[in-house]
Amino acid sequence: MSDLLKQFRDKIDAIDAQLLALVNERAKLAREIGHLKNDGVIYRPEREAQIIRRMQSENDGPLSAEAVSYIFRAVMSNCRALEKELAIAFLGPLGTYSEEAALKQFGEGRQAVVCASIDEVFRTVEAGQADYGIVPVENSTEGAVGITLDLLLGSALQVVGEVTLPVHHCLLSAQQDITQISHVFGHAQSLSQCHEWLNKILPNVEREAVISNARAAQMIHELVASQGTFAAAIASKRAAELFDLHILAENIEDDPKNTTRFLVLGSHAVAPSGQDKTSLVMSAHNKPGAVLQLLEPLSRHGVSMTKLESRPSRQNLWNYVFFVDIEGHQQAPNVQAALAELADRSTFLKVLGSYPTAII
Ligand SMILES: O=C(O)C(=O)C[C@]1(C(=O)O)C=C[C@@H](O)C=C1
Repeated sequence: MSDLLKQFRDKIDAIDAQLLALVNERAKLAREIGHLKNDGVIYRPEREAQIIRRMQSENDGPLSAEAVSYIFRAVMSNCRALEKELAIAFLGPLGTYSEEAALKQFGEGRQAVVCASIDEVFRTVEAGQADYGIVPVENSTEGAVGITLDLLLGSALQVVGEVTLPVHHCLLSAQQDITQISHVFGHAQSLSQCHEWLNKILPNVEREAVISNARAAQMIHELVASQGTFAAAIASKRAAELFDLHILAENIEDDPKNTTRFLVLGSHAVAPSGQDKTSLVMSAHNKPGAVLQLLEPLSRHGVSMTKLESRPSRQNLWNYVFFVDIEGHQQAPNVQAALAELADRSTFLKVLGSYPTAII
């Protein structure tokens, strides 16, 4: 070993010893904080968001903002687990993008509660069988996830966070040769996010929608074990590892910026973090111009709208509800004033929750 290499490694060893002592000191403090939380609410998304934002803004590199976020999330996840190991429900099987979103938000220091459907994620958290749930709500290519919006309307759960996840699809198979593929399984949204690629590379291959991408990968794994298969799945790299499949192609999504937004569901309100969003659902009177008039207080109170999505109300034919995301926390005076006026003008208004805006 060269002298210089040894010198650098000795320095790294000394730094690691300091890091270890410091993270353990931090962990002890977090454990003490846990004892002070009389209300039993261990997870404080606003505080975690503040810490990551501060670390990112103080970061001089060479680590990227994303790396800093990853490291501090891992530290906090493990500190939090000393206070309580949270149970997090998400759409399974393991290897779904929902699981990736759960890992991004909560780190490894959590217990996974794998659910068979988005509906089950809601029910599991509502029944107290999980502390929090993660559900997809919209995709940059495919738009809203209708089932999530419909379930939010009727649920008493609150939105306590959002996670944005760049979604990069792979083509996975037990076969090594892409020309042998005769069938492709994937979630309906993923099949359509990759349809141009599929039209070009696998034009004559049959496509079949299944409940999730990870389920598609699991099916290939099961088919291989029972009878062998020339089928492939559209799923994540993580699913390839979990189900022991070859990656035949990467980044096959038609839009390289393809991103899915997930909501974190819980049963407690979240305090302001300084950079927050509020999600609401409401309905307007069924007359011309009603929606425009309904939303007017937002601009008057300087509240920006980041999303407006309409869904059939399911109560009366051609009646719609509107899902609206606005910037700011519901405790902020301008948001409070705007919400009070919206409540007066709408036939129905429900605040789904205020939460820290997603961090990369
Ligand atoms: O500040 C707290 O409330 C803590 O419990 C500490 C801590 C952390 O590790 O920094 C851990 C969990 C919470 O979600 C927020 C922050």
